[in-house]
Amino acid sequence: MTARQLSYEALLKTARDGSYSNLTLDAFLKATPMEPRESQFASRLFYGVLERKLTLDYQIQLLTKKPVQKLDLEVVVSLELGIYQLSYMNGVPSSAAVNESVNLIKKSRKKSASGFVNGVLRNYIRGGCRIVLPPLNDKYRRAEVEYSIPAWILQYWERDYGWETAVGLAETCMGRPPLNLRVNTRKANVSQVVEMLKKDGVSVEVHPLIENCLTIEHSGSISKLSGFSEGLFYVQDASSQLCAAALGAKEGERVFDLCAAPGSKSFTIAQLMEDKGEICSFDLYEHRVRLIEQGTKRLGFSCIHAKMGDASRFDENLGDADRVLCDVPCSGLGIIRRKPEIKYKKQAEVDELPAIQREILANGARYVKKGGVLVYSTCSLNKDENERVVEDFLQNHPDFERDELPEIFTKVAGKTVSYISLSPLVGNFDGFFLARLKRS
Ligand SMILES: C[S@@+](CC[C@H](N)C(=O)[O-])C[C@H]1O[C@@H](n2cnc3c(N)ncnc32)[C@H](O)[C@@H]1O
Repeated sequence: MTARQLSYEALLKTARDGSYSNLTLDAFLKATPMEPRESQFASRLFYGVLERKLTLDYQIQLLTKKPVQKLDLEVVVSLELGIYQLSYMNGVPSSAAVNESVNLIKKSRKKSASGFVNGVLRNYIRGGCRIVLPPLNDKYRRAEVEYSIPAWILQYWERDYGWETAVGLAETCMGRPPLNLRVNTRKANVSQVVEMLKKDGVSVEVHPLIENCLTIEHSGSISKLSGFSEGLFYVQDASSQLCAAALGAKEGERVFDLCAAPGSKSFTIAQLMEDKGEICSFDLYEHRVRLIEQGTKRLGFSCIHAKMGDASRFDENLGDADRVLCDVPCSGLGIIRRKPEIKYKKQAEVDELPAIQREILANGARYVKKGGVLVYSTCSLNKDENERVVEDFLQNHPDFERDELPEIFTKVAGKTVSYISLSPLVGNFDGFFLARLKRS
């Protein structure tokens, strides 16, 4: 399979199955032996097309009579790949961009459309391969095409943070984000892991604020790096590491992580507790509970107990906990740069989330001991899923109050806070919301 075929097949799969882009691409790369240069090219094409889908489809629309939504998926993806290479990849000759897209369609069940694909791409070249944007008088439609992000997301961000920030956030959704690892201090220290990664040819930096957090540059499969299978580190973005720190769990305590899979926050909490005490890590889905178990085994923690459980329903058999984390299911609007497909979710799907988020927070609160801590978090920058959920909760639960986040947050926010929105615009964090509450 060539790099272009790989990105074409992976894009078709992501569109058809609604599967996560990172997992889909990783599975294709693992199954296809390729030179590193080729896999980098495949990955650039795959993410580039996914990130710029609305921009690319607008160009296609200007060149075809039929609405893009009515064209066959294979035709759309081969055109998107062609236009992306012609407009955004300087080193690719125009003839290669066109011919390879035509070849992709010739090998598909839509081979009769190869003349059409050839014609559209040749017309695009004749037009100078210019990315055309809608007129300035419609700022939402223009920004939607310019940043390839649906207008409703821009409108939510504008409502919550203002237009300038909304556009700034849209810009951060493009390009590959930093990749963070967490050193498993139960098995290794930072310098050992740094040395090991450098020997594997990975460029690595120690995070300026967060202990045991590394930032690496690596486009291959992480699971193939030395030290991974021995559990010396795991992938966890910096915001997620801060979320674990927000709970402030101590040795010997009892912690509930109610929406825990695949488990990275439980793993970091376990380290912060020196693997002493008890972490009950729940998830609604059995196959996801397995992921927590696999990670726990690889990393060698004994204090984590993974179980199936519904965070929105009270289970009196569980008893209570010193600290409860509700890392609720959310829209993911803060991590579009990691998973570009998130921005093509339906608005109605996102609007349904606050109801379940409220239920989980209210139920999670019931497990918190008097004087105990409750942390609510999302990887979204949509106040309907964040501040408004927590404020409503506090109004209905007079026995809970805001509680100061640990000291590291004072460094991040520049002042003491009990809520924080982390953003790619400040400190290059993934978009994340955290609130720390205390039962009085
Ligand atoms: C944001 S993810 C959690 C990420 C995780 N805390 C971590 O750091 O790896 C949300 C998780 O909630 C789970 N989930 C969704 N609804 C749930 C429910 N009602 N009860 C428990 N888990 C739920 C999903 O399966 C998903 O694994």
